[in-house]
Amino acid sequence: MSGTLNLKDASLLKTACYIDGAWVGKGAIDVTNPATGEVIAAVPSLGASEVRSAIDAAEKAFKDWAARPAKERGQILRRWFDLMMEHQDDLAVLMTSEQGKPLAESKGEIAYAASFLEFYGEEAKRVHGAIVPAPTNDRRIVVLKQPVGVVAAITPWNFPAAMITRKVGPALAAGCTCVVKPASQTPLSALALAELGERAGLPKGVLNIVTGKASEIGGELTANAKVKKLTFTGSTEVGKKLMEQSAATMKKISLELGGNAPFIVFDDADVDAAVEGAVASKYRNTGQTCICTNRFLVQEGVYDAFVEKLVEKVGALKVGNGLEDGVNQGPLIDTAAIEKVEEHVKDATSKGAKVVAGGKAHALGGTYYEPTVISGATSDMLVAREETFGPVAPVFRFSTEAEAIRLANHTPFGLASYFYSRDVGRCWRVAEALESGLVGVNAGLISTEVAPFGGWKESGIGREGGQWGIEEFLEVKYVAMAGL
Ligand SMILES: NC(=O)C1=CN([C@@H]2O[C@H](COP(=O)(O)OP(=O)(O)OC[C@H]3O[C@@H](n4cnc5c(N)ncnc54)[C@H](OP(=O)(O)O)[C@@H]3O)[C@@H](O)[C@H]2O)C=CC1
Ligand SMILES: O=C(O)CCCC(=O)O
Repeated sequence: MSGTLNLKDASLLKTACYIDGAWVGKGAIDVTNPATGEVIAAVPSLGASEVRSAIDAAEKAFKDWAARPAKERGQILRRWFDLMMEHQDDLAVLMTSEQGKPLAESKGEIAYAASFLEFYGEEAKRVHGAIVPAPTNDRRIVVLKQPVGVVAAITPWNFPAAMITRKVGPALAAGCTCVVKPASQTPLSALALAELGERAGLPKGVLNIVTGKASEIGGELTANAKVKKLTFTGSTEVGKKLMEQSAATMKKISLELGGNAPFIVFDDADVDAAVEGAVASKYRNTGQTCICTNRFLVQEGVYDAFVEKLVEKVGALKVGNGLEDGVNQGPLIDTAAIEKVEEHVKDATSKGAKVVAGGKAHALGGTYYEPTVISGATSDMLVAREETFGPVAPVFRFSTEAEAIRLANHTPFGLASYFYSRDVGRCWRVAEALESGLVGVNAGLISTEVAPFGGWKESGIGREGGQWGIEEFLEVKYVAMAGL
């Protein structure tokens, strides 16, 4: 298989699961390249009992791992970061082959994913407690921070590496151990990460990767009382279900769910800069990220200019197999994804919107879809309410700042928002008025390992990244030292 993928280090193509430091199970679930439809590998379909053994291994490894000095845990994470960067090219080929994103984006994601290991390797040393002034002189109030224990992580296919390291990096840095269930469509990146983690010196049981039927694995991970924390990125529907399932054992939870990101362009914006930000925010990963713009809200004075310039830029995007040179947009992940995109475009045009770029399946066939722009979008359309998760840019028109804010916030979701304006007063006002966890002001790409990432409203609970990300894996303990 690695022959087909032409990896420099063939041992990065792993097709077994990783439990307690051993590679277990045989190929049962096909992994398909969405660019070609070709099966590139098969991974095991583990059941509840194997997941239980992974949880047991993580629990057994927890005591020693948590007891290691933070500096030592940090050094292992740092070595893991170095190995990821050393193998960036191979990891990117694996990712593009199972996920479809252009190779340059995959390389970017590997560097982004590795940055969480680097950052949290350093942050491990900064898990500070506190000594609080006590109300009487005979005692001291001490606040300790300790790892929560075994962590279950369930991750999606759109960022096959970064969604794992963004969880596992801080969890391991804090002293927790992990059982990870990657998406069935993109398990190869996860398994390659485990191989590199082992080479970096992770002791057995500290990191475990299981693949198989989602409901069965998810059922065990949420029901098992040994798991103290669940961290999930994926659809809102599954996130809510996992939250419900985790209630019985009162697990700590972090959920990073769907969004419906608005991108507002005010009359005073630099329209060229806005168009550049729009393309980056909308068409990255073929529109399949939870922070991709879902709705462009453009003020009437620059509406026509924005649409015209956007159409021109979008027309220059090259669609194709992500492994080929110069490709900007790969295929969608699967047929269900392209069907959703088609439904949204059909619904919008049936309600009066006009397709001004793309608007149909791409001539390459399969799950390729043309980069699309729709003008005249209105709030009764599906594109206004639902996450399209595809390369479609619906452009809505508004007249006042108050109307833009109302439209932007008119959604149960609150993950990312973007806006372009050159008025500093407006920049502060609007940034503060938007109901979302992330706001890009004159910027369409804002993800970084040092900042908090997470949603308001139904977009989720908790934060990943920066100093906030590690808190999710720590318990706070108040120790009253009395009789002094
Ligand atoms: N917020 C985000 O970043 C993402 C949002 N989405 C949104 O969700 C839509 C559907 O995408 P989809 O991939 O189906 O997202 P899901 O939420 O279904 O998948 C995300 C992860 O959850 C797992 N999963 C699915 N069902 C269960 C379950 N019952 N118990 C435990 N784990 C489960 C999946 O496993 P398996 O792969 O084995 O099914 C995968 O590992 C997309 O079109 C998009 O709108 C999707 C991905 C990421
Ligand atoms: O789509 C997601 O689930 C993750 C967002 C990617 C990013 O961190 O930019």
